[in-house]
Amino acid sequence: MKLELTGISKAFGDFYANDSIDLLVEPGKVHTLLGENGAGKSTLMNVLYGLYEPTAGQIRIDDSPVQFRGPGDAMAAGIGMVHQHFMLVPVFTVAENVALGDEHTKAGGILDLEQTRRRIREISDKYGFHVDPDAVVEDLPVGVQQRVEIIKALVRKADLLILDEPTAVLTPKETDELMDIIRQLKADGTSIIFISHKLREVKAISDDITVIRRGKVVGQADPSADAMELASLMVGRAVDLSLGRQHSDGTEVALTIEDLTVIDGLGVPTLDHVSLEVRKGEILAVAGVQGNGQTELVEAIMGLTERTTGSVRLGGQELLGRSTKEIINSGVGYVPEDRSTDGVIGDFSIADNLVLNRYDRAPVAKGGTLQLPFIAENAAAKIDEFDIRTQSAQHTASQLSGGNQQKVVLAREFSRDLNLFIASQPTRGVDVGSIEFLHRRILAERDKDVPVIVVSTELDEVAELGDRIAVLFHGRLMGIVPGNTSRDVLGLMMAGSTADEAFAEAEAAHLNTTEHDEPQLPGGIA
Ligand SMILES: Nc1ncnc2c1ncn2[C@@H]1O[C@H](COP(=O)(O)OP(=O)(O)OP(=O)(O)O)[C@@H](O)[C@H]1O
Repeated sequence: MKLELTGISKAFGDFYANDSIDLLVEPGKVHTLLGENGAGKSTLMNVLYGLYEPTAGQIRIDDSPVQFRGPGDAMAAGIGMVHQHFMLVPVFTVAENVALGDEHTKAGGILDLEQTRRRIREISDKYGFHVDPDAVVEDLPVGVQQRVEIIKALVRKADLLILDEPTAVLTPKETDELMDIIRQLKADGTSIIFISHKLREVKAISDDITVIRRGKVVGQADPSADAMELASLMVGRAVDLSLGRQHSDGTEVALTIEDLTVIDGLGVPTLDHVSLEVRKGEILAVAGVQGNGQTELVEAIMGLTERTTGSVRLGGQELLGRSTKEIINSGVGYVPEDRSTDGVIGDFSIADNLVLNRYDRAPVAKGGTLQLPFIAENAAAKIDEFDIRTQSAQHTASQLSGGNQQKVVLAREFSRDLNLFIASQPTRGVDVGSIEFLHRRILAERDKDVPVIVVSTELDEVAELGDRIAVLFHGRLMGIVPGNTSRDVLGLMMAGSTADEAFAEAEAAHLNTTEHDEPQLPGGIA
């Protein structure tokens, strides 16, 4: 499919999220949209997918003008979209999900699941998807759920696929597999619009790159351009990609975790007798492939897990058994993994979201009354400091772009004195300019002597921030190693070797055991 957008504008009130955008996607090419948080990428894709009516402009497919009144029209024209948050019904099977809403699979008004199963098998075999049509979606790993979304589009004969930050939730292995899938789709003539903040992937997979800033196209970039160049094109200024920081040994022990164990509903330990310490003024980075106990570790500390045993002592006080609210009130800042469900309340204003962690205390409330002037002043200051892209503090959090929601969470959590700061995937979906800023903020917290735990699936982030690095595998702690430990050693530990074994294996294979001192690019953008 040849897709041409000319002069596309989309206004919300008097704010233009897209301002006269031109875009040409050639058949069988991967066209990447690059732009900072809030630049207008998702808005443009929602226009293309018929979810928003454009304020102005034209869409042409194979040189003919088209108008979409809804996603049904876009799909009928051959456009498929894989959203950041999957649109699947978790308790349905793959075949049921794929058949839903697809007119072709109806026979006499009844869903023809047999035909759908056959189509899924054909597509799955063709692209090596390894998707079982009868598997229940909620039992599938994220990467496989994403393939179900791609199958859904292909069954509907999409020949242009929109992939909006498809790798944000994938493991490195799943990301590699997705890259292979994209290459195969492309070889088959499918056009792809790809959105990602990870410049490494963008460089590897793109044929063309269009850069958008504040709703406008600011230029085309060459995929062979170096990451620094792409980063500065995107944010409109030079990005200083290295923190140039010193590692810290911390001071006294602040957090002591002993034998922490979480048992899931099936009686299986998802966190298995983990013991560790975090000192004041150090960042403990927790590395591991997603699903190896990192979420449980953090949620157990925050009082969010059931069937939890062991001990979590902060400054000598036991946290286990206390409510999450009590834990937050004891000075723990928390950035949850899933910002849209656990980090912000979508229907609340940005201003209210910025005080959620202290809504019942001075200065936010006095004598049971919310102090509206304070809430407004606080919002103005945080929006400025964290460069949260919005037209008004009274807009709801759900009106913000994904990366800007994440900035709201961090701004809120940094707005009081902390005894412990815990962040899960703090820069997921965040653009490089903001990663630079957020990493500096986390480091500044450490330098105020706060103990910090950062959980990240991005090895670049772990290496960038960690004074020490803990690696979890199948819920067990494989060891804690110094912050300059090489990715080779970390990779071995993430696959189940203990620290000693990993160092020995790396040495025997003549691999590096420590990183060189060259600056690392944050957030996997090397
Ligand atoms: N429904 C809406 N009402 C008002 N403003 C909106 C609405 N949807 C998006 N916006 C604004 O439009 C701008 C563009 O948002 P969009 O989600 O397109 O950005 P993005 O480039 O996809 O960002 P990210 O990389 O963070 O996902 C943002 O400033 C956002 O706040």
